[in-house]
Amino acid sequence: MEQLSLEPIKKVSGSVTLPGSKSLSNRILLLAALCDGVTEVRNLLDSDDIRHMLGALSEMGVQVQLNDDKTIATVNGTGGKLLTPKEPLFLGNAGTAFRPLTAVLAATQGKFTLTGEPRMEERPIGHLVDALAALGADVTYLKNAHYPPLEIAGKKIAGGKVEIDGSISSQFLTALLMAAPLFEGDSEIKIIGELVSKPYIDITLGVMKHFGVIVEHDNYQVFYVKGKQGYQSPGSIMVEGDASSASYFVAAAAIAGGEIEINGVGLSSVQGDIGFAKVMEQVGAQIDWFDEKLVVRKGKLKGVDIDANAIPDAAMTLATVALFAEGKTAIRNIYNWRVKETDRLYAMATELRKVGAEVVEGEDFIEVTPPAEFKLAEIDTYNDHRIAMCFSMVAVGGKAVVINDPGCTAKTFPTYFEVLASISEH
Ligand SMILES: O=C(O)C1=C[C@@H](OP(=O)(O)O)[C@@H](O)[C@H](O)C1
Ligand SMILES: C=C(OP(=O)(O)O)C(=O)O
Repeated sequence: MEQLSLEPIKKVSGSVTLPGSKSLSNRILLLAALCDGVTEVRNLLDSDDIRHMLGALSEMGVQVQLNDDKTIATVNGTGGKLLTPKEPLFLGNAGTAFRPLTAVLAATQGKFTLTGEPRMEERPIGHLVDALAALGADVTYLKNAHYPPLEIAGKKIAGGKVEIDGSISSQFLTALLMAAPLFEGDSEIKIIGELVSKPYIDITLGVMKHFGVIVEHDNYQVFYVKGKQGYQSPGSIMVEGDASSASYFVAAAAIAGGEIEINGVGLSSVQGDIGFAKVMEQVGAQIDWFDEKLVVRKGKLKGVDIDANAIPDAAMTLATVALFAEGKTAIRNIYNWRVKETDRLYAMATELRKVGAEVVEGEDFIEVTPPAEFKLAEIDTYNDHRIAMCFSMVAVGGKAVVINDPGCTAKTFPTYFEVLASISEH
């Protein structure tokens, strides 16, 4: 196994330009493939999750040209006509590929098998499949009920009234919303259970709007989508920087200072994870806000007690910021950390304890009190990009740390450790 030894960092300063947002990249690629006409996608993320979406689209006959550094894609829309792939579609551990493709392919003529990495087979999809089945879709579990892999016999879906459970993942609603314009008739989608990760629904509605589809809703409880609407190409579309990836640099500047300029997200961001910067202001970071840029400086950091349901990905970064904040930090209402790349509540608690922190792992929360004394630790990363990136904060805080399997950042941020090195002074 590869290991990365990070030496204590004294100061971080300079400027970083964020890679494109994962959530936006995969939504945009899918709708660009479904619409009529050609779409140029700029600042596309080049990472494993996006490669899986691109690979699947290509297997289904969608023509996509990428520029040399794979950040500009020219997508030839198919008007919704996809080919039956010769091989199963392998989607790695990319929730933003697996869930939306499940719903869209259920409403597309053809036969499709969707598979992924072993962990994907442990990530639930039952709430989405239940809703699709209630609409008459033909989706079969190939191994365990409620989990991938899936076989889909795509067919015409009439639409109508349907309920979907929103309490485990917002990606199920996102998937259904993106598929609904392809149905024969209008849909009325009612949420049951408390909808989690709500800001991701705004990302979905925003991208659908760019592609010509307006969704009405009653306070995120009932969504109304007209059927038989083709998506329309916006011609050209720019992917804003990844707000979850921004969290590591916001945190690094807040912990270590100098000053970091983070380009690609700011006041105008459509991503909920920009809210992490607001949380960091509460923690004590000094932040100047611009439309598409943040400038962050060190502050005196103190623990906070927050409900992080709206920012599940960026909130992981707070768990390692907590190592350098005064007092206890509590991150609440994050049950679904347990069903992501790994059981993130267990994994974060285990690895934080290795560096000496005092941790309470609740069913849906984590409390972190900084170490009385830091211990040199080898951090296991559980094939979870965010654990690898979060624990680089230990070095940012001036303590050496070893990151096991640092290459797992390839899921969303292949160059993360190089970018961190470029702003670090030892
Ligand atoms: O829709 C999206 O782009 C995402 C939604 C969130 O998942 P959940 O809705 O499962 O919390 C988030 O954790 C994931 O990284 C991306
Ligand atoms: C939960 C994540 O990914 P996915 O899109 O696979 O759900 C993540 O990136 O933190």
